[in-house]
Order: sequence, then C-alpha cells, then structure tokens
Amino acid sequence: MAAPAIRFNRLGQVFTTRSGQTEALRNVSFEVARHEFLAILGPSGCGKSTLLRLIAGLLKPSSGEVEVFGLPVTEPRDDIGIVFQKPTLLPWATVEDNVLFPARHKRGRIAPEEREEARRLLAMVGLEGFEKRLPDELSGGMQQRVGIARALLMDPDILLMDEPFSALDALTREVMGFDLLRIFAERPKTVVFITHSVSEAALLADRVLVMTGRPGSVLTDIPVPVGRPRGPETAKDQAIHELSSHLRDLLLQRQAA
Ligand SMILES: Nc1ncnc2c1ncn2[C@@H]1O[C@H](COP(=O)(O)OP(=O)(O)OP(=O)(O)O)[C@@H](O)[C@H]1O
Repeated sequence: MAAPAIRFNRLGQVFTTRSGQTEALRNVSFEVARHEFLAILGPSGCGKSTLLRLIAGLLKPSSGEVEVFGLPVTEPRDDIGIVFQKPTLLPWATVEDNVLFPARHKRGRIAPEEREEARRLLAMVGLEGFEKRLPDELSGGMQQRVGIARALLMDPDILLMDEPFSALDALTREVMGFDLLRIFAERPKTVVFITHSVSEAALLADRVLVMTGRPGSVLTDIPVPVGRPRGPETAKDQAIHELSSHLRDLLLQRQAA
C-alpha cells in the first residue's frame, strides 16, 4: 500500500524560551491520505500552526515522527505550498510577479512557461485582467487569491492552509471556499486546512480533526458524510448542519472543561 501523504506518529513538541518551557503538542498521531482534504479545529494555542510548520519542515520535532510520503521531514520542501492568514504580497511587485516570486527566488529567473502558468492560475482564481495591477489596488479577498495562485505555482502535492479566509467577510469567505474546491477538482491536492469555523470545516473537508487545548492532542477525527462535488447547495445539507452542531458542542465542552 502507498504511504500516506502525511503521517504524525506520537509527535511531541516542546518550546524552550527564556521564560521557560511550553509543551505545545503531546502524543499526536494521525495520517492524511494523498488528495484528502483534512480540516483541523481546536482552541487557540492548541498547536495547529505548529503542526503545519512541522509538516513544512520549518520546525524539528522534539519527539516522535513526522513523515511526508513515507520519509521523515528533515528540511523545508519544495513540494509543499503554504497559504497564510494574510497573503504577505510584495507591495511593489505586480500581481503576476508576486505569483512568480517563489520560482524566481528558487532559480533566479522565470521561464516563459512559468509566466504562462502564472497567468493560467490567476485566471483560475478569478483574477484574469489583474495581472499587472499592484496588490494595493486589490480587495482583501483578491489578495488572498493571489496568495493561493502563488502557492499553486510549483504544483505542490501538499497544500497547507493556515486560516486562509479568516480576514474575509462571511460571504466572500463562502465563495472562496467553493472556489477552492473547484480548483482542487481540477488539480487534486492533499490539503491540511486550519480554521476556527466549524461550518467551513464541515463544508470543505473530507475529514475533520478536533484537537484538545494545550498541550494539543487529537480529541477526535470525524469523516464528513457528504460526497463531492460540493457547492452552495451543500451548505443546506442536513448532514452538514448536524456535523457542524456536533463540532460546535465538542469545542464548547472543551472550552468549559
Ligand atoms: N517558536 C515558538 N517559541 C515558543 N513558543 C511557541 C513557539 N511557537 C508556538 N509556541 C507556543 O506553542 C503553542 C501553540 O502555538 P500555535 O501557534 O501552534 O497554536 P494555534 O493552535 O495555531 O493557535 P491560534 O489558533 O491562536 O492561531 C502556544 O502556546 C504558543 O505560544
């Protein structure tokens, strides 16, 4: 059987700072299959972003293992794209050049095919005609789309998304979520998506991992009982409502505990 795209095995993470030690994660084990969409929910400070940094190779595990496609993660990898809460675009570079930035950074120059690919990706995220604009001329949602196109440029197998839509208004957020699903239907990806929204997790993901408070560990791992494709109609699905309300109860119980 092929190795899962991502595997955590008894992972523990302790940070040592001048003010002492923080145990961020304890005994975390879970897997993500190739092309699966996993959403992670959990209280603030439970180690969600730390999990993404471990997968991306930006952090070394204190104990236990993190594997990507069957191999331990030892350094930052090119085949992993990351989308952050804020897109952190270069203000002086055009939209197109922002998308091309990782390729330019890696190889020092841009091939004509890469420029074409950047334009294709910008069209895919709904930004055709905005290629030569500067980031300041775009709305927050449009800037976040540029960040998504940039993360997709190298065609990564794995896409890590850290609360990518949290700065957007509710309607834009929902539209962006379904746009994302359309993009993944065209270009399948393994996705780990952090969110604080139970309904967003239920609507977008194949599975939802709920974490305990710090030190974070896996409280429960729930499959979403709704097929694909999904769209605005899915938001009205009874199974999505039931799952969202179950997830909300779980998180509220943890907060009260
Ligand atoms: N580099 C670091 N040095 C010291 N402590 C850290 C470091 N990175 C994270 N932590 C601590 O580890 C814990 C988990 O942080 P993390 O950012 O992963 O949580 P989170 O679940 O993503 O939080 P939020 O939902 O608020 O974004 C927190 O207590 C944080 O203070």
